[in-house]
Amino acid sequence: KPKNRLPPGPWTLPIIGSLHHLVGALPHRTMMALSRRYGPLMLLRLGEVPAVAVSSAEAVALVMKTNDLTFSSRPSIPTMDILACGGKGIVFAPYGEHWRQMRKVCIMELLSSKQVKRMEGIRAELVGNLIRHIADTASTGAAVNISEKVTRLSNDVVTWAVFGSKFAQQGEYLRTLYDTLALLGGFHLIDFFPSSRLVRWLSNGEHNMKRRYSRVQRIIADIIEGRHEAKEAAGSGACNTNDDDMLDVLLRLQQEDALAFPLTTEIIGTVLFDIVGAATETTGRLLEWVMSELACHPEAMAKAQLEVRKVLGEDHRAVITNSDLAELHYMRMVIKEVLRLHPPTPIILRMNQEDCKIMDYDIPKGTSVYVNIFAVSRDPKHWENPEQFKPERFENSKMDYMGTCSEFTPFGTGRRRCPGIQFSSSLTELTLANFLYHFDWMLPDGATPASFDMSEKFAFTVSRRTKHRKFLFYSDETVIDGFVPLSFSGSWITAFTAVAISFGELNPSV
Ligand code: HEM
Repeated sequence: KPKNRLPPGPWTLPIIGSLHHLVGALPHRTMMALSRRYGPLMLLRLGEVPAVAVSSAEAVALVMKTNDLTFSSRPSIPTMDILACGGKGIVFAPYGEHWRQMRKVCIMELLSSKQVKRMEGIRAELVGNLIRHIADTASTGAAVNISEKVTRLSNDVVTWAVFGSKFAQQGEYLRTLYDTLALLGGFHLIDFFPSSRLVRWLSNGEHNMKRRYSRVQRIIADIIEGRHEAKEAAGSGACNTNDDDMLDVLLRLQQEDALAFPLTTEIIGTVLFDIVGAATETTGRLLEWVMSELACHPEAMAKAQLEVRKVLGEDHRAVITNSDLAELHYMRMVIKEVLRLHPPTPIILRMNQEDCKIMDYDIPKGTSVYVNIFAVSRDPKHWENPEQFKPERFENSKMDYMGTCSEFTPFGTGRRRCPGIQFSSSLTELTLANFLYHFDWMLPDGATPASFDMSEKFAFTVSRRTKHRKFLFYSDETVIDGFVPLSFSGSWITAFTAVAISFGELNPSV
């Protein structure tokens, strides 16, 4: 058999391979720097695990579109396999019949347009509570931690969609989920030496993950039991499928026995864990980055505010809803630009189920594929001044984030593209429109955009590293480009009020 022609890669050391290039650094940035030297397909040896990093739009198109089926599985990584729960969920499940069925349930039932629409009133209520809270805090002059607020908002919206309005175990569930995700984003030796009994014996990564994940599953099992009891107590006449949350939908499918396999409580728990995990962190991080970039770019902030205030007018009701947002083109460009510069999940994990040839290189079956969408959306070949925040680059451009353009895939593309795009963008747009409409956001006295620390922290998703940094968000009578500041007399909210905000440590507990 002729020898495989493997992609080039950085120099390796015995046993650890290329690990020394990546440990301790931000992997998406290190891989981007390395790929600029070694090419868009780069071979990495992560301990004993062969991996290929994909870092250009052309390579993304070949891997995730032309050869989508071949690369539509997820790699087997010991700590991640615990969350995959033998492939019972969706996010970490290998490609196959089970994944196909669960994906169909996700798209047709759990994250359908009907479900997103059902959530409209709930989103407006929770965003309204947040706006009221910021206004109240503003009136006392105290600080608002914007990172925590947007994370909590995202948690509340997602858990409401999944489990209904506040449930008793919400705090414990979210704490355990965040602990589990933090562990997933950490470095575990066993993930790089999966065949070594010694490493397995020495490493506590798997043990810790199992402990946390079984706690998550126990909490979900309790919730499900409680739901069964509540339904029995209410009797069958109380059914109203229009109000069904995602758990109700899955329990209905379980009862109908509608799938090709029995929908066990364990499967339901795994799928719901996947959805909450995939939804909360990502949407919260995106909102945090949007506010950070706008704080650094007052001209973009002013332009976005001007648009939302012009479109919605002065006498608009207190909480803006999704149906008011159709004309907010600049705001959407801001969101796109933030997704380009800060994709919440900068690396997408895939695995090829068959041997494959890409760009004349052989990719042997079972290779872990790291699609570095961060590097792709900062590639100077496709983006002018790629490091610059410039929402206007999307003006008159048809480019969206639905996966059609390989140079911009913050939600992935192909068979495994994110099924939560609509869910996420409706919350992001609604929150941002309300933030921009009701308040002026500025840096505190003395601080300049240049001194704002935008450094990153990688842990499953990418967040801002800086903790407990305070920013001012205060009243300003300035007329922005001919726009008369709004007067909210008689309303429960006062626009342009003095508020101190910070971007800081997250506390997902409720
Ligand atoms: C800013 C928000 C979000 C971003 C940037 C994001 C990004 C992603 C990415 C990059 C993937 C992998 C796609 C691939 O392999 O090609 C993914 C998968 C997934 N996302 Fe999202 N996501 C977001 C929000 C959500 C929300 C709100 C939900 C659910 C309510 C969700 C549910 C999922 C699920 C279930 C998968 C796994 C799909 C599969 O493996 O078949 N995501 N997401």
